[in-house]
Amino acid sequence: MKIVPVQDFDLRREVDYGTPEQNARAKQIVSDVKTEGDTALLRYTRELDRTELTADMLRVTKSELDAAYGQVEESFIAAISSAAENIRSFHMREKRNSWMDLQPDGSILGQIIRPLKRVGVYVPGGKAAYPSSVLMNVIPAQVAGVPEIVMVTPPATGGMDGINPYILVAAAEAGVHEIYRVGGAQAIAALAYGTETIAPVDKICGPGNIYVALAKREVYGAVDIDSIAGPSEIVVLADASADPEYVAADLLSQAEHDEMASAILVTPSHDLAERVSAEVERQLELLPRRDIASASIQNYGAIIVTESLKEGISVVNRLAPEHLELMVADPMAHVGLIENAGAIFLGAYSSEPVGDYFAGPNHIIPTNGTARFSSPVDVDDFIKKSSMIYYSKEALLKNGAAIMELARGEGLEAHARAIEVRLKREGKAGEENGN
Ligand SMILES: NC(=O)c1ccc[n+]([C@@H]2O[C@H](COP(=O)([O-])OP(=O)(O)OC[C@H]3O[C@@H](n4cnc5c(N)ncnc54)[C@H](O)[C@@H]3O)[C@@H](O)[C@H]2O)c1
Ligand SMILES: N[C@H](CO)Cc1c[nH]c[nH+]1
Ligand SMILES: [Zn+2]
Repeated sequence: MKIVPVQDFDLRREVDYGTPEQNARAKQIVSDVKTEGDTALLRYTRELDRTELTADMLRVTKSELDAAYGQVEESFIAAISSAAENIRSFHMREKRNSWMDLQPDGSILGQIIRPLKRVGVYVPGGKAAYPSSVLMNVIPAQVAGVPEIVMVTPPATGGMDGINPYILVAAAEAGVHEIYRVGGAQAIAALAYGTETIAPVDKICGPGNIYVALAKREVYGAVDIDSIAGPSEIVVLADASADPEYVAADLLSQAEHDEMASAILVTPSHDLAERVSAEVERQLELLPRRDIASASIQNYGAIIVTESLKEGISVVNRLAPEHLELMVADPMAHVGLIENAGAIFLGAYSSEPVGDYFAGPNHIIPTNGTARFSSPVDVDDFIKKSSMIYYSKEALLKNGAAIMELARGEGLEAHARAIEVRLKREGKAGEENGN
């Protein structure tokens, strides 16, 4: 793994959303599905997922869901239900309630919170299948009270007729019944614009590869999206107290996701840098997915050596990583200095996969520097808010003049008159206007 002094590392601030070719490809797929519906959806599924489907095969049937249980171990079902319990209890803490505030003049101001009606969740399934992403998408939506949750996942990853049984069991355990075997940019377009088979949704959530991320960006506006949660990232900020074997293992845990995943160590310790570099090479050899992991380490991996831990923290804040591990002697003393990171893992035992699968916080987290301005998926992603204003007569009489003043200041006479007509009726317009 390459070791670079901090001054030689490119810490640009711009967010890099794929190559021009990848952008053009995602745009084309989205546009074709928007205009051609199922025809384009099936064509791209054939071409990209090497799966020949007809429209009536797109939706996963109840008997396929039931049969998936026969293909997974009891221990997997037990593990997924424990994880679901932790994820649910974490997300219950995020739930908001509508509120109303009664003012002394009899007015009532408030906010009405409602769940979105129909949301689409993307579960990745290209290079690996992600049953854990089923839970991370679906549980917050359920906690928010979303009545229609529709799931899409590509058919490429082996198992039952091309749908991975672990994903199906996770979906069944989570209580999702509307599932389509489509993935990539074509699935995102189908959810956004609808096809003959798939009804459009209000919002699309979920992680995916660069094509999924770019397609979500493309359809944003027609529907809402959670964030750009693209290829995984990890930054480990470590001092000389860190264990190189742990650091290397955690870097590789994210590198194995994707050739475009990134794994970076930031450290002021030259000795740790050398030892982690050697350890990464050693552990890489033992990984079943070493082709993917070594491409990721080669292209997007680095060990950045800083002058001090303080400088390391400023590098982390520039990178704004999806996941940050603080492997320093006193992590709690440093956590308050981290301004930009999607999820922060503190200390030697908070290995990143603890968060990927089990602890409870969401693993769908902004990537590519976007943690600077966006957040992990949570219950707020699945609600909308309406402001509520009940103004009493007393309040309007008291504040009418000020409202008219502001309206006339903007040159909007009709706005002012909408107030004035009421004040006049109450015999207050002249007084309030000072006429
Ligand atoms: N940030 C997060 O929160 C988070 C969480 C989990 C996973 N991830 C990331 O999700 C990604 C999963 O990727 P994946 O590929 O395994 O599954 P995926 O489901 O995201 O993508 C597979 C689909 O990509 C499309 N595709 C593949 N090559 C293409 C090409 N050349 N042109 C157009 N479309 C193409 C195909 O339609 C295929 O179905 C990884 O990058 C992983 O790091 C991120
Ligand atoms: N690390 C991924 C988020 O970037 C989430 C995940 C799912 N399964 C394993 N890992
Ligand atoms: Zn992971």
